[in-house]
Amino acid sequence: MTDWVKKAEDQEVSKLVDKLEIESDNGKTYTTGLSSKTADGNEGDTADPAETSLLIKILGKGLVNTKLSLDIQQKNPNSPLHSVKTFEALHLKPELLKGIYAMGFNTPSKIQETALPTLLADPPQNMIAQSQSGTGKTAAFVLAMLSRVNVNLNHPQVLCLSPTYELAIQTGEVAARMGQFCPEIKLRFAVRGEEVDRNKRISEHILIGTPGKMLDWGLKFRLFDMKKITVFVLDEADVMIATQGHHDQCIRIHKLMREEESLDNIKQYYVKCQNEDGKYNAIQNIYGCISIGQAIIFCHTRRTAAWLAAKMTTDCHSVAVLSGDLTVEQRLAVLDRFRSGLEKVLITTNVLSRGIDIEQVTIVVNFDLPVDVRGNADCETYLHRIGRTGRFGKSGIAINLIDGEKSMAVCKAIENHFKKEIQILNTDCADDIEKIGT
Ligand SMILES: Nc1ncnc2c1ncn2[C@@H]1O[C@H](COP(=O)(O)OP(=O)(O)OP(=O)(O)O)[C@@H](O)[C@H]1O
Repeated sequence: MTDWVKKAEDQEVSKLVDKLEIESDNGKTYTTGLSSKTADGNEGDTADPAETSLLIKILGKGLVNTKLSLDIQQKNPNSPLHSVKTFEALHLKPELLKGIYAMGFNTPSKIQETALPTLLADPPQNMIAQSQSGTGKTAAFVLAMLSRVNVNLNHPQVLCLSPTYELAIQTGEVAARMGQFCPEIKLRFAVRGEEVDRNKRISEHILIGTPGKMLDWGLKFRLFDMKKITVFVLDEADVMIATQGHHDQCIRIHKLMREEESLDNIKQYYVKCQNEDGKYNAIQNIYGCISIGQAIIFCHTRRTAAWLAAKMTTDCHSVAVLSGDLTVEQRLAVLDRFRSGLEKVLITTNVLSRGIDIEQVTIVVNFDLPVDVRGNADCETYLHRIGRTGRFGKSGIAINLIDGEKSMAVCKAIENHFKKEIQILNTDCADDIEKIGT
C-alpha cells in the first residue's frame, strides 16, 4: 500500500470517528470536546477529536480495514473473505460455535478474524470497523452481541441501532439463527409496529431496532434503563450519521448510555500554594516521591506546560511534554517514550485528557484546575483528566494545586459536583506526600 493511500484512509477513518463523536477508552464511549487551537499557547489547549482518534487508532492498532482488497476469492490471501484462523481459535462459546456451523460457516472471514478478538476483549474495547459489503460484518458484531449477554440479568444489555426497519429485522434474524443453541438469550425488536406493555419493564437481553423507537422505549416511556446497556452497536454507521434525524437520535442515545468514570479508586487531594512558585515547589516534592509508577501534570495552557517543562528540566528532572502544538507523529513519539518509562513525568494540557491510556500512571496533578471559557469548574474534563489514573480497578491519586480564592472555589465546585471529598494536603510535610506517593 502506498503512503498516500494509507494517509487518505486514515483521514477517512478519522473523519468518521470525528462525526460519530466517539472515542475509544476501554469499553466506554465518550463524546469529544471541541477544538480551540490557538497559535500562541496562551489560551486553553484542547483536544482535536480527529487527531485524538488517529492517535488512539495508531496506538491501539485495533482498527479494522480491509477496504483495499477487491478480490473476493476465499483462497486468495489478499481477499477480505480469506482467513488463516478458525472459529475455535476465536474462543467463542461452544453453543455459539454450534450455531455458526449450523449456519454453514466454516472459517471466519478477514473482518471476523480481525474484529472478533477486539470485540470480545476484556476489558471491553470500542471499535469502528469497515469492510466491503457482504464480507461478514453483521455476523461479526452479532457474535459479539451474543457473547456478551449475561443471561442471569433480566434487562436489556445490548442495543443495536439500524437505519431501517428491514435491516433491523435482518440483523435480528441473524442473531436468532446464530443464537439458536442459546435459548436463554432473549431478543426483542424495537421497530415500528412493535408494542410493549407500558406498565412493564422490558426484560429481553438484546434490543435491535431503529433510533426513534429506541428513544421512545428508553427515554420517553422508560421501559428499560439506558445506563445498563453494556454493548452498543451502530450498524451502517456512515448512513446513520449522514441521515438527518437519525444522526441526532443516535448521538442522544449514545449520550444517555454514557457512564461516568468512577472516582471510587482515586484519592483526591488539594494543596494550597501561595503562587506559581509555590505550585512549582509542590511539584518538586511530588516528583521526589514518585517511586512507583508515573505522573501526568495537566496545565491549562501550552505556555504554562512549556514553562513548567523548561523549569523542571533546568532542575535536572527528566520530563516529557505534550501539547497541541506538536504534530501527531511527535505526540506519538512522546507517548511512546513515556509509556516505555523513559520519563517519569509527562506535562501536558487538555489535549491528553481523554481516551489515551497509560496503565502505569498512578498520580495525576492538576497544576491548573480545568475551567471553561467563563472560568467555571469544568467537571467533565476534571473527570477525564484524573481518570488517566486508577484504571482497571487500580488505585490512583489526584493532586490539585490551588493558588488563590478563585481556584479554591473551582476545587469546591468540583468536590460538590462529584460529592466526593477532596482532602487537604500539606506540601511542606514531605511525609504526607511520601505516604500517598508510594
Ligand atoms: N464466516 C463465514 N462463512 C461463510 N459465510 C459467511 C461467513 N460470515 C458471513 N457469511 C455469510 O455471508 C453473507 C454476508 O455476511 P454479512 O451479512 O455478515 O456481511 P456484511 O459485511 O454485514 O454485509 P453488508 O455490508 O452488506 O451489510 C451472509 O449471507 C452471511 O450468512
